[in-house]
Amino acid sequence: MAFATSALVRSLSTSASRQAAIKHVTVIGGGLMGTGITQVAAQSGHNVTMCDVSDDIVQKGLARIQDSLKRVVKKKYKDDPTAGQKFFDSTMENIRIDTNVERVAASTDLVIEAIIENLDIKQKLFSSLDKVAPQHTIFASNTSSLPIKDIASTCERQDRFGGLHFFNPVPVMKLVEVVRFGATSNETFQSLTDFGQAVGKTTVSCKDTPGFIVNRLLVPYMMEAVRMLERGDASAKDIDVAMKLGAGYPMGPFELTDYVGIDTCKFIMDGWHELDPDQPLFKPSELVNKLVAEGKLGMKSGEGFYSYKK
Ligand SMILES: CCCCCCCCCCCCCC(=O)CC(=O)SCCNC(=O)CCNC(=O)[C@H](O)C(C)(C)COP(=O)(O)OP(=O)(O)OC[C@H]1O[C@@H](n2cnc3c(N)ncnc32)[C@H](O)[C@@H]1OP(=O)(O)O
Ligand SMILES: NC(=O)C1=CN([C@@H]2O[C@H](COP(=O)(O)OP(=O)(O)OC[C@H]3O[C@@H](n4cnc5c(N)ncnc54)[C@H](O)[C@@H]3O)[C@@H](O)[C@H]2O)C=CC1
Repeated sequence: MAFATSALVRSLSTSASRQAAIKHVTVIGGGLMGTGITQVAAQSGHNVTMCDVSDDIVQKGLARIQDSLKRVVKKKYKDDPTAGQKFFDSTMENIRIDTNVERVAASTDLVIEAIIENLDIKQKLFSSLDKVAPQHTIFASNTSSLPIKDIASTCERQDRFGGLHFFNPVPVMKLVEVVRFGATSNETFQSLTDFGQAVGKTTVSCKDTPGFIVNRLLVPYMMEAVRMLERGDASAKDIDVAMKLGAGYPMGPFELTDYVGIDTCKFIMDGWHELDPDQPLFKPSELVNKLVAEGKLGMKSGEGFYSYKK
């Protein structure tokens, strides 16, 4: 009994110390994903600082969070607007914005990186943060397609590095993939899993394998869709309608590409082509390249495969 009690106390205090460990979260990137991750972390009581490269971007990100949070409140508190307002205010009070990532990371428990899908830029960012962040701070990347091992390669803290892959729109999508590579410690993996669950998501674990679970299956499907369009087999609209009504997907592949961001999709496609240059499915798509060159990045720019201009 004495053993059982002390084991229980030890297990409670271990889990309490793990929870206590992640109080302050730094989210780097105030775009589509960074804003969503900031929101769900703040909603679940974490203090969050969202960083990006300019004041204008973080301000716009904050406005996006407010819009999304209003939708959450409307749904969750439809019968109790007073409690809804309280939830809204307390969530927003948990959020800070900044443009100096090094200063913010110098006193944080968890860094979640959600910047553009470019290995060099992610490596440079983590390399500089590794020098200023406290010993205990865990680093995580929200990359869609890059190996966590490669992103972590410029850091000393290999054991405190992992992947936390959220899905878009973060406040709605219920999954987080927790990714560990060879050096990720059990404690780090557990802390990341606990954090994913603390923000209200179902977690799945995955090794550091290309595309993790979801994108390993989703990316080839999306690429096959653009090949169909390029061959002239069917229109974007008809492919989208077919996949929604015939396969029960909430969005067709072109709607989803516009929603994700065509620039992000191009980064993913180019990266996979580099990894496997002989695979015809991953060859660069002239259509995708043309849209990106024209600044047609999907919903976020007002036009992509479809137009969103009012
Ligand atoms: C073809 C070219 C190929 C090029 C190469 C391809 C490369 C591969 C790219 C792969 C990209 C991978 C990216 C990644 O790493 C992983 C991802 O995130 S993949 C994306 C996953 N997401 C989806 O699949 C989304 C699918 N869509 C949906 O689930 C719905 O359409 C959506 C929820 C977005 C909207 O639903 P809809 O019914 O259409 O609209 P409503 O506006 O009514 O919303 C429904 C419901 O949800 C609430 N809500 C929606 N958005 C938000 C938000 N941002 N914040 C808060 N709440 C939101 C809304 O209020 C509604 O609530 P109700 O209670 O139902 O009213
Ligand atoms: N868009 C999507 O559906 C999903 C994207 N992801 C991944 O999340 C990451 C971010 O994607 P999005 O939010 O869609 O991109 P986004 O383009 O909306 O936002 C990226 C933000 O990063 C900022 N940024 C770039 N370099 C920076 C730096 N050095 N320091 C600070 N901020 C910097 C940009 O200013 C921009 O605001 C990518 O790795 C992407 O692959 C993961 C899941 C889904």
